[in-house]
Amino acid sequence: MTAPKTLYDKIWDAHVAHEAEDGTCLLYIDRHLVHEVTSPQAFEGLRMAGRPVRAPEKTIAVPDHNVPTTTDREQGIKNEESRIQVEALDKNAKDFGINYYPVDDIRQGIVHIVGPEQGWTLPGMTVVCGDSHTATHGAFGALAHGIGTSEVEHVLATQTLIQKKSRNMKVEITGKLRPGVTAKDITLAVIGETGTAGGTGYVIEYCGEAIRDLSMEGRMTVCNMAIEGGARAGLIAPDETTFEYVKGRPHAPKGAQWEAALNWWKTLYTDEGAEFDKVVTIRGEDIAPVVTWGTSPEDVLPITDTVPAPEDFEGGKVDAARRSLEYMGLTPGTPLSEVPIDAVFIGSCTNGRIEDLRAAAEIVKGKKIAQGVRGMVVPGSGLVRAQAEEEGLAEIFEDAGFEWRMAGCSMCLAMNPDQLAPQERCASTSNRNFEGRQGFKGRTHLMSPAMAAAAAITGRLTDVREVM
Ligand SMILES: CC(C)[C@H](C(=O)O)[C@@H](O)C(=O)O
Ligand code: SF4
Repeated sequence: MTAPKTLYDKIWDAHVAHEAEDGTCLLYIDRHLVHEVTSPQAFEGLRMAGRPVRAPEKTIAVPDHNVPTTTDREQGIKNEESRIQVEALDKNAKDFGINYYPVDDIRQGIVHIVGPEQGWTLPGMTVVCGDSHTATHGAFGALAHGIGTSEVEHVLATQTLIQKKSRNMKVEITGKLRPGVTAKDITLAVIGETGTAGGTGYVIEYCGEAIRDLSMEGRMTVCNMAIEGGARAGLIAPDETTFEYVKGRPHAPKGAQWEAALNWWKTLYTDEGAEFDKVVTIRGEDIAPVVTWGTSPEDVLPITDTVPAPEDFEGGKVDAARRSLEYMGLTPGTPLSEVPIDAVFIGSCTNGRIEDLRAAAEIVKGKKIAQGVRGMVVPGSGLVRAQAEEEGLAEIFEDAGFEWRMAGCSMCLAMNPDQLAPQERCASTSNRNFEGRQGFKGRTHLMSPAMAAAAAITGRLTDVREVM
């Protein structure tokens, strides 16, 4: 009898092309996603060596970080560096014959939204991209993680990656979630519990009833932030929810190939008795709607709490908290729900999918953004945008006073014109609240789409249950 394996073990074993004595492996890569920021030097390396892309049919490129989200996608570009990156991707995609969604294609969007949407991301695959939030694709039961630019070149040239295996970690969310609690609250609560280094050296498998109950989009939100918890990747075993989502997508297998794929996908779960090196268990009913108060994703608290004091922490965290609070302009003891905001950003690869926009629109419907607050809704892809328009969500947002934008990374990070002004405070559905992340000296509070929508209406951080 073979030893019981985890889901991660199974996908890993299925992709090892060669194993060296010290355990270093050459892994076969099924999908290589590419964006404009981390790929120019990689393509340049190939060009200089006179090498082609080894598997152009498995390589998918889309510009997302630098592209303006106003309708003027050409003139609005932030600076020369941004323009060069986008133009380089255009040229490289053509020269090397890879799959490409240029900025004027309705399928363009954030790479981690486009991959699943187009059916490139499938269970059991290895998926890489020169981008840390590649973890998102783990929601399908794919081993998906970010790589550096030299690795991008290696994968382009060989369709393989040199890797050492990580350890297995299990994060179980048991039972049901309470009203107002979403996938974003789960993933933030997990990081609150484990810290941003808790997953270092591990691949996390998320499981438990609360995870099973999530839609594919919710599962993507959870896995998206595995990297913020320090993990190499996050995974969720595929099930009927996964298969139903994948079926019929443009690049999903069809006919007999679909049946064959399905047979394999159904074997992708952690065997009974398989051992994890680390286990974290959280009760779903203990998770509240949360917001971040500091400049690290682990600085997270239920919205019903107050701003903490540095003395509430231990060791090195005391100084970090002091610095965070100063940067964020927050006074300890202030109820979080009394912190006024200036801006709201709904979008990103964490929460820029159609269900996220539906959840936000549900709260916003028939109401107006608070005076003095500016709000922006940025769909994760052109197709999400079209769907939202068809469903009347765009109208709800616009009637409320939100700007309705084109697809891209937008204000998730300050690489394009969508930015915070210094000291501006933003309720954001993105995944990083680092200093200056959304603009020089800008202040970011991470939360779910429903919570961000609620904040837009009241003009302060708000418990979504107040407005539900
Ligand atoms: C620009 C890119 C390399 C970066 C990443 O790796 O994640 C970005 O997407 C981010 O979210 O910070
Ligand atoms: S949306 Fe944000 S987190 Fe996602 S890829 Fe773009 S910049 Fe990175």
